[in-house]
Parts: sequence; structure tokens; C-alpha cells
Amino acid sequence: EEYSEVARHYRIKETVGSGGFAKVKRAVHLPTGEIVAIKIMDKAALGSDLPRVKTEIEAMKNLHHHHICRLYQVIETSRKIFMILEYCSGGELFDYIVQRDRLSEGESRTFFRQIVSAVAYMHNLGYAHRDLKPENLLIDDEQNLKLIDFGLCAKPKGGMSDHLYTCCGSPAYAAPELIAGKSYMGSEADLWSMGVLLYALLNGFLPFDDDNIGMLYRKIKAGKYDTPDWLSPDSLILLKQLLQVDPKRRITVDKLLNHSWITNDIGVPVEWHSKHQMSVLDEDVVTEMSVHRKVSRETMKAELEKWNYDYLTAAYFLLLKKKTSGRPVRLQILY
Ligand SMILES: COc1cccc(Nc2ncc(-c3ccc(C(=O)NCC(=O)Nc4ccccc4)cc3)c(OCC3CCNCC3)n2)c1
Repeated sequence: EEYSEVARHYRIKETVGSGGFAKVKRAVHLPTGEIVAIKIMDKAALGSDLPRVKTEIEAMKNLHHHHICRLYQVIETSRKIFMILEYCSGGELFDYIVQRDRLSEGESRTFFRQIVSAVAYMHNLGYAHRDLKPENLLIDDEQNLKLIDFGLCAKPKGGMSDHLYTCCGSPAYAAPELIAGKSYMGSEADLWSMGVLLYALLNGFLPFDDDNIGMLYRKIKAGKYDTPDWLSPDSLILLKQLLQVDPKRRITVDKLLNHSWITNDIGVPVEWHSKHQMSVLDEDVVTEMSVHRKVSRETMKAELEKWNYDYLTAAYFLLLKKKTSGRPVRLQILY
């Protein structure tokens, strides 16, 4: 009975991953036929972390970006919370790198530009991610990266100014100031993690690694890492600017947007503004939905503009995704 509401609009398939409090399953959105990811959380198991899930859901309602995984719908029952999310058919960037040993500088640049775009967007909206790592970067069916936050690291509403104390994220990607237990700025810690990410893209292994957590922390605080001979001088310069132990000397994401390594052979700075227009509803999608629901366009527009993240919001976003992917903007008759 907990799944009855979800089962009305979705056919649930296999599990694609599970972490702490959540299990993620692949599913089909029946009215459009589109594939989605459903993150299932048990409220009892969440316990005192339940407010962080609510914070994350509110954050996702504000984060609309082509390189951030999209939230389509939220279903809450007495015991569970279901987040209907964008499905990325290419899986984790982590597996992509492992399969290829390491990426070329060109491919690393393509991916890193997308990460810079997503992080610049978040930082400019006052959010820090705090758990940037290849497991939280997924690849969609057009080889684009989508940033997710699987570990339930809620974002501070206070934005970048307030210093964060709760430790979060995975040690190998964590900034020195974060593991030193000092107060730290989320945005600065994110830039360090981006340095670890870029190093992993270019080398296929981590800059700081050790099975012993104490040794790992010592290596991170020392900030010394190997520089294999395949790294170009420009790559070494950028890595040095990101993996600065002193957060005040570390490069900021705004400086990254037109950094010479980032623009190298393209000459164009990274565009971080969102391509998603939330204020203007797509006319074709509104038409299909109003006809399908047998209501006037005005009524349908008024309903959609509430952004309830209910089955109407999901149908809207998934029809829009079909349209931008060149598939017919059609809702199937369910009954
Ligand atoms: C093809 O084989 C494969 C193989 C593997 C995966 C896939 N696809 C596939 N698509 C979609 C997902 C997904 C999307 C979003 C969220 C989420 O939790 N969003 C919340 C969120 O993003 N907040 C947020 C974002 C930015 C800022 C602030 C808050 C959770 C899961 C997925 O998960 C699988 C897990 C497995 C463990 N490592 C992480 C991914 N997997 C496909």
C-alpha cells in the first residue's frame, strides 16, 4: 500500500544504487514512457535526518540547471518519501574513468567545464555542494554530466557567508580545513574537491590516498601529490591553484570560468546561467496536457504555475524533456 500512489504513474524496475538512507530504482513514467530514477527513503530510518531531506527537496526546487540532476516529483506516504528524479543512462563518472584508466586532457576539459558550470551556478545562488566526487557526477544519454547529491548533505540556507561546522563529504575529496575541524567556507571546500576531481580525471587515481585515515589526513594537510609526466604544464598550474592548502589562496569558481586551461582550445568562457526557463511555460506541452486532461489552457497553466512537484509537474517536465530530445510531445492514455 506504500507504493500504491507511485505505482499509479510509474512502473518500478531494478535497483541502480543504494546508499545510507536511500535506495534508487530505475522506473518508467507511464504517461510519457520516459525513464526516471526513484529515490526511496524510509522516514523511520531517516530519523533526525528527515529535516535534511526536506531541506534538500526545497533546494532542488530552486536548482534548475542543465548540469544538475532534475527533480520531477515528490510523493510522501505515511512511511516513505519518494523523489522522482532525472535518470542518467550513462551511470557514474567514477565507472567511466575506471573503465578508461584515465581521460585525455581534451575529454577531461569537456567534463570539467560542465562541473564548473554546475558549481558556479550553485555558488552564485548561495549554495555549496560539499560532496563533489565522481560518484556524484552522472552521465546522461547525451554524454552530459549531471551533478547529484546522493549523500544527503543538506545545503545551508545561510548561503556562503556563514561558516559550516558539520563535517561532511568523503575524506579523499575533503579540503584540509574541513578535516582539520576548523570552521570552513563551503564554496572554498568545493573548489578543493574540484581539484581532486580534475586530478582523478587526468590521472585515473587520487592525489591523496591511504588506507589509514590518519595517514590520509596528513597527506591532505601537506597538500603534496604526484605529478605524472603525462600532465601538461597548464594542467599542473590549474591543479596547483585548486589544491591550495590555504583556502584563502585557493582559486574561486568565478576565476575558473575564463581560466586559460578551461578555455584553452575553445576560447569561450564557461556559461553558468541555466538554460531552463521556469517562468515561461512551453506552449506545446501546455496544449498536450490541457487536451489530455480535458481542461482549458488557462486552467492547466494556473495548475502548473503552482509548481506542486506532483504528477502534473512530473508530466510537464518529462514532456518538455521529450520535446527537447526530439521525441513526440504525447501523453499516453493510461486507463
Ligand atoms: C546505467 O547504469 C547506471 C548505473 C548507475 C546509475 C544510473 N543512473 C542513475 N540516474 C540517476 C540517479 C540519481 C539521481 C539523483 C539522485 C539524488 O539523490 N538527487 C538529489 C540531488 O541531486 N540533490 C542535490 C543535487 C545538487 C545540489 C543539491 C542537491 C539520486 C540518484 C542514479 O543514482 C544511482 C546512485 C548510485 C550511488 N552513487 C550515486 C548514484 N543513477 C545508471
